Amino acid sequence: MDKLLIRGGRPLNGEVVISGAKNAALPEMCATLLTDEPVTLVNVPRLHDVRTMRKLLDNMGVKTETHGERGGMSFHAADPITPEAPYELVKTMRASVLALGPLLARFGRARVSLPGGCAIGSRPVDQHIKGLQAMGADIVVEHGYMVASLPAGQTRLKGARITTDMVTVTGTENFLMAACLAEGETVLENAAQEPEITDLAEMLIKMGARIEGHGTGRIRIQGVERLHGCTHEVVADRIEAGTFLCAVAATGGEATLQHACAHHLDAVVEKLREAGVEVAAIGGPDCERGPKAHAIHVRSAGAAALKAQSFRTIEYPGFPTDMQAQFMALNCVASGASMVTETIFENRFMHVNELVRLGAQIHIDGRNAMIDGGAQLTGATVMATDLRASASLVIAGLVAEGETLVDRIYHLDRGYDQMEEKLRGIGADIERIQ
Ligand SMILES: CC(=O)N[C@H]1[C@@H](OP(=O)(O)OP(=O)(O)OC[C@H]2O[C@@H](n3ccc(=O)[nH]c3=O)[C@H](O)[C@@H]2O)O[C@H](CO)[C@@H](O)[C@@H]1O
Ligand SMILES: C=C(OP(=O)(O)O)C(=O)O
Repeated sequence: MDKLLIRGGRPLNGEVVISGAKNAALPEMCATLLTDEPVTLVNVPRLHDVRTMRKLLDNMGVKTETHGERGGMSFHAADPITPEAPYELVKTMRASVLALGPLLARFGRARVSLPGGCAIGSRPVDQHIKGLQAMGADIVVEHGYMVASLPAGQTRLKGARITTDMVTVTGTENFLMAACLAEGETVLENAAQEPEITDLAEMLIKMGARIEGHGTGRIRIQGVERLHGCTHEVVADRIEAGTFLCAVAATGGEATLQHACAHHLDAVVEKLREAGVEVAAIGGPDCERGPKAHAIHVRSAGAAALKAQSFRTIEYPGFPTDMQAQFMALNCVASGASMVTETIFENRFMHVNELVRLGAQIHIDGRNAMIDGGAQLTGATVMATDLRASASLVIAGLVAEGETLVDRIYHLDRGYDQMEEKLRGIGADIERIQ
């Protein structure tokens, strides 16, 4: 099993190219199921979840192909397609639930395994099921599978008003994709507003979908009879960018993150600035001109010069839960006390015990973690427990004196595109070992 060996204590300086977002690429790969015409995605990140999703689509009969330097991947979901997502391919990846909406919308039936258990919380899919039922689907859960079909004589889902009990990112994406081919209007109330949802909606519009209000809490979709192919560029990964911002902030140094959009990270950037990190957006306040036109410049005098920041995770545009662990690593070494509150997932403090093994001072009380900053971290062997927990251990290892060995980095490989190469490129002493 691969591990990362880090020799800490070096500042990070230079340039990093941020990849396409995992959480946009995965739903967009599923959206290719909505048409029998070829679809091309560019800027697809090279990571394990993308390979798993590709296998899942291949297994259904979609013809997939990679091409070009810039993460080009094409998909052709021509008939016959088997509308099924088996457990073996679904167990490691939550996003496989995103096959349900498109399969049901195009083929009128689907059999999708419930996603496997995950370290950060129970993560039920009740809202996905309830919303698709409101659109007229019959869905039963049997033998670990969601088995969905349309009532006899019905060939399309029906538009509906869907109000979810909580804001759900993949739930919103499933309804959005399903509604594109449904009969009539669908209104999604309490919709998620993440940039990845906006990016998916923009792709669907290129495919002929009629969508309004994406990026707000109410999305309206007028269903159409068929969608066509398109070429779409995956939006930059704001969580990868945020992870590098925290790494440079903690170690000290100066870096430019190419293809990153500061606006998508407003809540994190604000906290970094309050901590004393210099962060500047290059290329304008929005991403209208495409990822190439954007970059983020970061400069930090190192953790000792920074002030730890309290924050609460919340839905976009609030502070992302996917940045909680990485910012906590920074708070451990910055000066002063801070409190981190996790409101999205009930079990997303798994990194705490491992950070403590490196010398961090953290106390958990329910959904709050109290951190005494200014810790002098020292290297140790630590175990990654989930994707962002792994990233927080890498950041801590980059600061710690001596050697840190991060075990079980298959979690990291799920969602980061060549993280250690990118870190090495800006001066980190980090290597992958068996
Ligand atoms: C592939 C992808 O895009 N993953 C992201 C997505 O996950 P994901 O879409 O799975 O997360 P959700 O937004 O759905 O989850 C938010 C909360 O709602 C709960 N819930 C959700 C659906 C449901 O049917 N029932 C239910 O109870 C969840 O357990 C959680 O407590 O958004 C999360 C929150 O920003 C991010 O951490 C993940 O990186
Ligand atoms: C929790 C995450 O991903 P997933 O929903 O794919 O598990 C994440 O990206 O931090």
